[in-house]
Amino acid sequence: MFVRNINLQQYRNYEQLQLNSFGDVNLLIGPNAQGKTNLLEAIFVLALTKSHRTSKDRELIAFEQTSAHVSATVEKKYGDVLLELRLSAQGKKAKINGLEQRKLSAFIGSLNVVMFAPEDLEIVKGTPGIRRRFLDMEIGQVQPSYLYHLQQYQKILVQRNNYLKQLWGKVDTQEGLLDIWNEQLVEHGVKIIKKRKQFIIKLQKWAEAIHHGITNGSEDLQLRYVPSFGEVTEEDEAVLFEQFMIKLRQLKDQEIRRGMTLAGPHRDDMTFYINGKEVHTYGSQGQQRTTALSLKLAEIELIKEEIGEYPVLLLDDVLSELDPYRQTQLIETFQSKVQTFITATGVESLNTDKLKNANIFHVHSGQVGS
Ligand SMILES: Nc1ncnc2c1ncn2[C@@H]1O[C@H](COP(=O)(O)OP(=O)(O)OP(=O)(O)O)[C@@H](O)[C@H]1O
Repeated sequence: MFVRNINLQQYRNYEQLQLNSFGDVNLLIGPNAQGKTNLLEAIFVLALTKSHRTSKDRELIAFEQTSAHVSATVEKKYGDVLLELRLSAQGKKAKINGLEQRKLSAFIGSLNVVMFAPEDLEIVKGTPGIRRRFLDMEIGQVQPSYLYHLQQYQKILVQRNNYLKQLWGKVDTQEGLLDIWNEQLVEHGVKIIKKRKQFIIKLQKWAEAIHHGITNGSEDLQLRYVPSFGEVTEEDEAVLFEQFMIKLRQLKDQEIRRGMTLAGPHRDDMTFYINGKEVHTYGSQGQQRTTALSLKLAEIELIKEEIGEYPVLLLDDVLSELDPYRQTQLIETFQSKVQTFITATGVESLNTDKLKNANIFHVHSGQVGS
């Protein structure tokens, strides 16, 4: 996959930007707060219709403006596609080759990206919610049906929680209604759990091999899915359905008391182990960083495996943070097969030998020059 050009209008600090000359490796260089990350973010938003930094779309629209527009031509295995996204207070409108998409899920996945940013360390160090967001974004990119089940699940979850709150202190005269919510929740929940489980197994395969390479074989990285209702050993949907239902029945009284759903994908987690020890708790800062890097590199390979094409790689402020060995390792991974966009405040901290064929763009106050 190759982003040929990009056009931004009223996006963050870009009033108007048209860039046409991207190459395989693109360095976006400039002082702090000039718009380097904003440009990477715009490519990310075009892929996922959401930012990696905020869930509030209005932050993406330039100050004092009411809408933003991002478009790009993406070269894919089967031809070029023109992707357009318009953001406004009324919502998002997405077009592929000029045709408006009724559902955003039909648009997501037209462009695939892997973003690696300093915040990604939080996937290893941070809260379960960050890991769930990571899983949702990554699985959603390669499997649009995942997003459908996730949306349905979240809608039902809100309604079920409201119902649980109403039940507090009352004798439940409508036992059957909670059962209906349970069935609907579990129906979509099972699909999510199954896809998460499969994704983590595939990601593990790549991450383990990559991590081995980065650490000269001294570290064995393992990823483990931690569903909220216990071990998922089965992928059979009927078995998972039953397992989830039993858990909800067991938790019923507690859920009514607390007015919330206490088991399901919204409480899942994922853990990382290096040589059998949990990285979150026992890993050094360096091991946590390397784990995050291995995950991201694994994602590149996983997307290639799933869709038959490499995604576009977005490296936000991370290359200069890596030691020379890891920088080389990362550059060698993408060089000559993955189109890459790299932001940095200067070229001094970069392995310029390895990047000598890169296209350089200078970013200053929402303007880009080569
Ligand atoms: N909605 C918006 N409208 C206009 N300007 C915005 C908006 N959101 C952010 N900005 C501006 O964008 C700039 C930050 O851009 P960006 O995050 O891309 O910086 P950067 O060049 O990547 O810097 P650093 O090297 O510090 O990461 C800030 O000046 C900020 O005020």
